[in-house]
Formats: sequence, structure tokens, C-alpha cells
Amino acid sequence: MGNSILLGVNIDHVATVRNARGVSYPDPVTAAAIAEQAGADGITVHLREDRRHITDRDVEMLADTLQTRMNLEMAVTDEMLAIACRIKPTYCCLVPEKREELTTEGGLDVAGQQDKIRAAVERLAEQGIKTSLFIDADQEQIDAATATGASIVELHTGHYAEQTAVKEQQRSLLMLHDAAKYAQARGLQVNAGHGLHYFNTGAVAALPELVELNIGHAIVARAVLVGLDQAVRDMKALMLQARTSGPRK
Ligand SMILES: CC(=O)[C@@H](O)[C@H](O)COP(=O)(O)O
Ligand SMILES: NCC(=O)COP(=O)(O)O
Repeated sequence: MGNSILLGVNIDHVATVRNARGVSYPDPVTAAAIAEQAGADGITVHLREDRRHITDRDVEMLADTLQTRMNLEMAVTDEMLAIACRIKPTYCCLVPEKREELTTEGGLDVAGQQDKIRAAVERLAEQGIKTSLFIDADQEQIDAATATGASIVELHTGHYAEQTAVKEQQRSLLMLHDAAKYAQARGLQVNAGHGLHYFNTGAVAALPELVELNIGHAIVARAVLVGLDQAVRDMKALMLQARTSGPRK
């Protein structure tokens, strides 16, 4: 891949803000268009089984409007596979899911359910969808991923991102790098993501084997702060304009 690296922008948490009030804004579909115009190479959405953020409507509208490509993250269930086969995203990223978790804890255990994952990869491939497996930086999981016929792995960077001590973070980074080299040597495209933010992404982006990083929460969080100044100005201007125009008849 040389010196280039792709960014998939995960817009789940635009939907989190919307769903907190049960309203229609901010719309993740609009957010995806803005992200694409700003240079995102793809849009990632995680259609969780509990629909806590992205909804079926969002996925359907994105499928009609995206100019880049959709990376649909989902659990390996019949319901999700049926949705993916209908929507036909460019990529499906199979992830582990626990209803009660705050966020995705750990990678998919591909080694422990190889037949089930292989069947899912085949079902998606029949519809022209490439499968990515969201796994920990672990050789056993990479070997199992290779055996399923998946062409991509996404290394879970959550463990690296959680480390606060420099030494521990460097150890996690080394594990990510070793795993990336191991997976690339087995012909897999290697992506990475989860918990990456403006202070910890640089070291991961520097790993030459990585093709794409998927980043969401930190980008949406930053957008709130860098956009707040304009948002307050817009509301203030609207209010002053209303006062100038007087009561509506
Ligand atoms: C699999 C993954 O890393 C993302 O989809 C992330 O999990 C999205 O955020 P939540 O975990 O908060 O749903
Ligand atoms: N697969 C990781 C992803 O899509 C983004 O995760 P996060 O940046 O929201 O933690």
C-alpha cells in the first residue's frame, strides 16, 4: 500500500445523539455526505442488534446515497446476514456483540466458530460482498480468519487505546504490528480500528501493513467541539433576526 492509508469514518455516534432525543437530527446520512466531502474513503456503520444507534432506515438510505463505499459492521446472525444480502454493502465487517456491553469488547472468536464464520463469508460472497473479520491481534485468530476465506481482517485496537502507561501502549502497538505483518504475509488485507483518537492514531497509522483505519467516536466527539462556536452563532443570529422582524402574524 506504500505511503497511503485510507480512513473509514464511523458515523454511529451521530445516530447516538439523535436517538437520545428520539428526533430526526443530527441525521447520520447527512453526516456521511459531509465526511465524504471532507475526504473519508468510506463510511462505516454498526447495525447493532438492539439498534441503539444506527437503524435499518439509516442503512437503507446510506446504501442509496453513499458516494464512496459502505462497511457494514454486524453480528453473525441470520437476521443481520439477511439484511446485508439485501443491502449489498461493499464490505461487511463481522463483529462480536453483547447486548449489555458499553462498546465492542474484544475481537470476534473466529477460531472457536470457524464453520459458522466460513458459512457467513460464503453467503456474503454469493452477493458480491467482501467480508472483513474484526479480530484481536492474535495469530490463532488470523490463521482461522484465513481458513474462512475472508479477504480482510480488522485488528481491534481497543486494547492498545486503553493503555495509559507508555510501556504498555508500546507493547500493544508491537502486538498490533506483529499481527499486521503475520496477516499480510497470509494474503489478507489488514485494517484496524476501535478507540483511536487524535493522540493515539499516529503511531497506528505509521504501521505500513495497514490499509485502512476505521475511526468514529473520536471524530464525532471532536466535531461537537469544533462545530460548537458556529452552532451558537447560528442560533444567536436566528434569534436576533426574529426580534428584528417582530412577532409573526
Ligand atoms: C465494532 C466497532 O468497533 C464499532 O462498531 C464500535 O463498536 C461502534 O461503537 P459502539 O461500540 O459504541 O456501538
Ligand atoms: N471498527 C471500529 C470502528 O468502526 C470505529 O470505532 P470507534 O472509533 O467508534 O471506537
